[in-house]
Amino acid sequence: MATVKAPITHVIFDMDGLLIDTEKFYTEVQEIILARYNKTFDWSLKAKMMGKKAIEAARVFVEDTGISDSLSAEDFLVEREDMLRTMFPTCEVMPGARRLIQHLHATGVPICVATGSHRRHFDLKTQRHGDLFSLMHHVVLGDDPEVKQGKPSPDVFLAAAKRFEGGPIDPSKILVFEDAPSGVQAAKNAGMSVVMVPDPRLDSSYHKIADQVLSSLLDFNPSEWGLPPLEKEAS
Ligand SMILES: O=P(O)(O)OC[C@H](O)CO
Ligand SMILES: [Mg+2]
Repeated sequence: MATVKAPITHVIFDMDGLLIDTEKFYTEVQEIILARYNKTFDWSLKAKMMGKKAIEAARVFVEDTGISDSLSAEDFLVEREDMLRTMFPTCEVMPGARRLIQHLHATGVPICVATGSHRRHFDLKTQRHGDLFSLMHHVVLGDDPEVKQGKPSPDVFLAAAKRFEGGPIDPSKILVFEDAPSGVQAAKNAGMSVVMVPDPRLDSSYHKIADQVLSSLLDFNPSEWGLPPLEKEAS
């Protein structure tokens, strides 16, 4: 029998870019705003922003691009909001997310979401996916009072570990799924194992600290982590 990487009992999912394809909307809006300043948005900046709380990502955006004298982080958030508000409800579930969530739920593995997104955005993004998110034991949002700092701080994952039945759960028994460098770092800072499912455009130097890197959730093999195996015929 193959060795188990870590004996996992609980699973925490990131949301944006991992369960739902919302990261492309942030990218699009940021490209539009930067074009006004004759600047281009690239993946090295994207890598620093993704996964963070809105205001923390906004500060990185205006400072790194050198536009902070013309546009404050707060005004940037106001400006992008009109576009995001119409985009978020159209988002799709990422490949393999539905199968994995349904499998873990059906086999009794406690699952939850830990996201940098605040409540208003969470509601817009999950509008059409209530069936899936209702399978989560709980959801911890970026504007939760217990989340003092966004990822890469471990706050959101530690709050998520506390809220499982019988919590706090030992971090070494928790597997986190993440797409963002800040999120992978946050999970490691919380003492958890982490599977990274990065966008292929993200520099591979960000893969190093993840325990496993997959190109899609479809490639995840629960048995490697001591979790109930997938049915072969499941799709
Ligand atoms: O990737 P998440 O779910 O932590 O979301 C964080 C931001 O809202 C988007 O990068
Ligand atoms: Mg994410």
